[in-house]
Amino acid sequence: MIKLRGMSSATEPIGTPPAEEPDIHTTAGKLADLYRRYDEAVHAGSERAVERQHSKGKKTARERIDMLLDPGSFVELDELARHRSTNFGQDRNRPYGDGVVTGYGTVDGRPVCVFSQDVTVFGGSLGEVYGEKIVKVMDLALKTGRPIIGINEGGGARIQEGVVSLGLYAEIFRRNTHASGVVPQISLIMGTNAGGHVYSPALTDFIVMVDKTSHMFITGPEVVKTVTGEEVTFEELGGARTHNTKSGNAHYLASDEEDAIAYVKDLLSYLPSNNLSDPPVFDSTEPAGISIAEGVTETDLELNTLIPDSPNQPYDMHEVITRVLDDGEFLEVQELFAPNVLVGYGRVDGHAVGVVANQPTQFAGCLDIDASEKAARFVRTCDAFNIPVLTFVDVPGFLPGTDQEWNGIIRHGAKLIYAYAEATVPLVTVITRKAYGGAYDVMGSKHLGADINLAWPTAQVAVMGAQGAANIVHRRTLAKAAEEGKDVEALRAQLIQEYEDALLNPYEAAERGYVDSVIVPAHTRGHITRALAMLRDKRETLPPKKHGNIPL
Ligand SMILES: CCCC(=O)SCCNC(=O)CCNC(=O)[C@H](O)C(C)(C)COP(=O)(O)OP(=O)(O)OC[C@H]1O[C@@H](n2cnc3c(N)ncnc32)[C@H](O)[C@@H]1OP(=O)(O)O
Repeated sequence: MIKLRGMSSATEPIGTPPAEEPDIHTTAGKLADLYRRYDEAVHAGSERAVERQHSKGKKTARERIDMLLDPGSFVELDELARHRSTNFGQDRNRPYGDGVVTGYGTVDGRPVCVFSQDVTVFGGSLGEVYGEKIVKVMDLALKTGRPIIGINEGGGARIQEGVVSLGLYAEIFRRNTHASGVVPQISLIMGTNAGGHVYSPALTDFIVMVDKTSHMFITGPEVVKTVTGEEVTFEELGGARTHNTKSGNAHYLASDEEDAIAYVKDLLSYLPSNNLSDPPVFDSTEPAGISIAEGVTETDLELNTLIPDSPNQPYDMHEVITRVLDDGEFLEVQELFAPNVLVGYGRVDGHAVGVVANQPTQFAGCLDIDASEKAARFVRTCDAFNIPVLTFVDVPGFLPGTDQEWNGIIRHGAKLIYAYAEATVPLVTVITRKAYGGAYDVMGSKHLGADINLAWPTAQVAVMGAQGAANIVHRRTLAKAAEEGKDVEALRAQLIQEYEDALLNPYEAAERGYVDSVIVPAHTRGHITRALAMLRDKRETLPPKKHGNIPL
């Protein structure tokens, strides 16, 4: 049986091209000619180039589309498009598709648009027609409200096509920007990407890279050596690990291409198709008709003993997060970057939520520049796509020091304030332990607009910790005691204890309604489930304006 083109996989040619040259003047000949063209388009890269790709543990552009989309759902666009360039004898080599495969299909039954760059054709470099194809599929995604997934591999602007390539890149960047916050944009970085191939992904919501086989840089190691004299490998300069741990450009480090695709599919399951729709809802996990206390499970009860008696002893915030999310499933985003703050997606009672949490095991949970940017960006992504934000707080403050100050912690920390203050999605915050100083304000406080704020009895909502506070407030008393030869350390310990007893608790905040309730830790899941259900129809708008001016 002959398949209809556009209703199959990306790798399968349609029908068999004729063995002999068809008579183009007959209907059968015209059809045979079409099959031949399809076949050429599917095999645009040479066999040698495809083998080279496979030998490096990488898939081809079409194989990647097949891995991503539901079987049989891919519909290709512009597969017979060809470049028009005549520079450097290019008119003698005009492969169909021009080095990029574009189209639409479904992931888990939900429509998406996709493009996949083919490094076996002109090194995946972007020329005029290639750029036009991406622009067209992006416009389609924007018009129809579908996520756009870009699979990237190539050497940037096609050198032979000059300024036309640069122009098309800018057209793509403009569309990335216009689509931002309208449809989810996800970039898979497969193989080496240079020049313009990295700016477009940088404008998208998520970047997924593959360990050892994917790279991103503005200019490769050779140019770096020429300009700066630095000797650096591909991997060190722009490998997946570098971008996941150092630069923070990437959001997931995949072990291989299959893992990268699986992560993207997971990610899509938490996201709506566009800003006017809601994320998919899964089956409810909450038994109806019982109270919070009646619904407590064995794992919930473990939260009652999680917080150590010593305020300086860490605990893993994942223990809290996974006990609250459905089936304990937490899809972490940027797991390897700024690990002092955790961000990621999960579900509560079948509905998607974004989680932001301080991590006491890293820098005692302090906020620094990287953590502030990571969390701010995540809150804004959730807000753009109607995903409620659930915040867990255990933060002793912002990380002090010249490194942080000189690199702009004031400006970067302000991004997180901005993100929470402008968010209009439901915001639920739970303070498990420390909520000190400015960091209390920043981490989803009531004052910035959170809807429901809960605290555990172990919460310490105060300007600072006991040691620092006692030393400042009682400086004179301590100095006098020293002059008088008294036991200063015993006095200090007493003053610290007094401060702790008076202010290091959740009740000062509860008296003022800054926290809505002080709850039993084991009841956290029940409270969050009810709060989010209550907030499901929340509607809030900000004053009309062209756009805000987030401190960048
Ligand atoms: C706003 C846009 C701004 C820009 O994009 S300007 C930046 C322009 N691009 C660049 O500077 C990157 C140039 N390319 C490279 O440095 C390297 O090819 C790259 C990406 C590190 C990959 O290295 P390798 O994996 O060793 O591959 P390779 O060098 O052997 O290249 C494979 C085939 O692809 C071709 N190619 C790579 N980049 C190209 C380009 N930009 N325009 C036209 N052709 C390009 C290259 O000539 C080679 O072709 P062939 O197989 O020898 O026929």
